[in-house]
Amino acid sequence: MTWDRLLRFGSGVQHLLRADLQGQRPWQCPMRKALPALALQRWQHSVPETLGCSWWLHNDHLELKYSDLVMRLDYVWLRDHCRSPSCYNTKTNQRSLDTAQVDLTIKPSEIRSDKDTIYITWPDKHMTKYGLSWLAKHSFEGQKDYVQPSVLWNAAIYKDAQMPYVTYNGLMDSVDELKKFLETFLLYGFSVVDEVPASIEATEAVALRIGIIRESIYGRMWDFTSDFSRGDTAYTKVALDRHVDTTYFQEPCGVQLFHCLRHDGTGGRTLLVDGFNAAENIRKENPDHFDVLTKVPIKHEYIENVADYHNHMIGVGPVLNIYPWNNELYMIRYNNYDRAVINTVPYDVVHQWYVAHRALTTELRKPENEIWVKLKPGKILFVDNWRVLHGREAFTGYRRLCGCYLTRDDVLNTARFLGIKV
Ligand SMILES: C[N+](C)(C)CCCC[C@H](N)C(=O)O
Ligand SMILES: O=C(O)CCC(=O)C(=O)O
Ligand SMILES: [Fe+2]
Repeated sequence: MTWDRLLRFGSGVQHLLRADLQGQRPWQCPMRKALPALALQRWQHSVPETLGCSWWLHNDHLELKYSDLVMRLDYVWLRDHCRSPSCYNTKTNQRSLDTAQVDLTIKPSEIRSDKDTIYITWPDKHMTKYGLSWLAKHSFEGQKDYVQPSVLWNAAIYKDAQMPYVTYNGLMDSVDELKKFLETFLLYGFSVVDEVPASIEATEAVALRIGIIRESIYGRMWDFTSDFSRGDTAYTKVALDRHVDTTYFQEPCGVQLFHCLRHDGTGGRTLLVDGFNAAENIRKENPDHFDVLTKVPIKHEYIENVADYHNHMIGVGPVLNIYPWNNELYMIRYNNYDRAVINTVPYDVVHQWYVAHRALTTELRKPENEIWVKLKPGKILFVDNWRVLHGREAFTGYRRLCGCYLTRDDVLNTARFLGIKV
């Protein structure tokens, strides 16, 4: 790239730089000819070098070295993220700049830096200032390797972990306990609140301490027995294999709470399996299967015509959902009961999908990946419905379960308010 040049002049604590111009761009650098040829192809350093940054002005981006990080920053990006008062409202944390007004071929006309800051002057003389550590934190290169911390578990890891459980009073009265609860929940994908009064009201109060209830076709707070009042096997006594709920919503519910208010009978234990642990094992052992499960869109469906309930819900998405920038797994959509007709891909892909789905199912069904717990009055189980699968053993007798779904955004909002990075 012939544009990969620099012209440097000045020295001392701050360096001033003007980019070399080849005439193809609508900006001018009148000093160009006066500058020494020596300065070409040099990194620009702030002084002293070890503390500050160095940069290289390429044709189409700024390459910036700071600490050990090499960032490549697009010029429109640099203009768009300007935090000056005319571009960004720091009271509302909203952009005021109209990005559509930025010339897509924009380039800095001047750059200088000191120990902590880089100053960019644009052709219209507007100046943008970035803290170098702000750039390091917000650039693609500074972000891409970050994944949400989590403890992927199987039965043995869970046993050793000695997860801290919080009590109802602790959670309701102490912000530290609330934080401890959320940290545990975010690390493991499930958590328990103990010593809760065995009522819907207390369950709701706990839910509201954590987030906002997601009302759905099942209501706000739900409370059910095996009376088949709804068109779903959850409302019976049969065993339910591991699954996540509401795969037939375009955005499956983020969090689910279970509180067993009463059970007079046998069986009915709850099964938990870490879907991310299983998926990561597939990624390690057979990346092709993992890839298929992240790519093939699968429909799930809920069709109900029972009594006055008439519902038809459809949600579409791959079984494994990953962020495209770092391949981090963020959601598993796995429910073999509610999976709809596969008609989104041709037969050969269908077959690859079945093979991959079998591998994942085999992993999810390994006894060493299962935790079995008995829900009891007083214990609320919180499950991350984007990560941890639940199931249930068949049961006899009267069993009453209450709970609700929570909107994921609002649980994360509570966590962020408490200083948890998520
Ligand atoms: C939890 N609650 C009883 C309200 C609903 C159960 C929904 C069950 C459905 N098969 C699914 O997996 O989404
Ligand atoms: O009955 C249970 O323990 C859970 C049933 C179930 O999977 C659900 O309600 O989502
Ligand atoms: Fe369920």
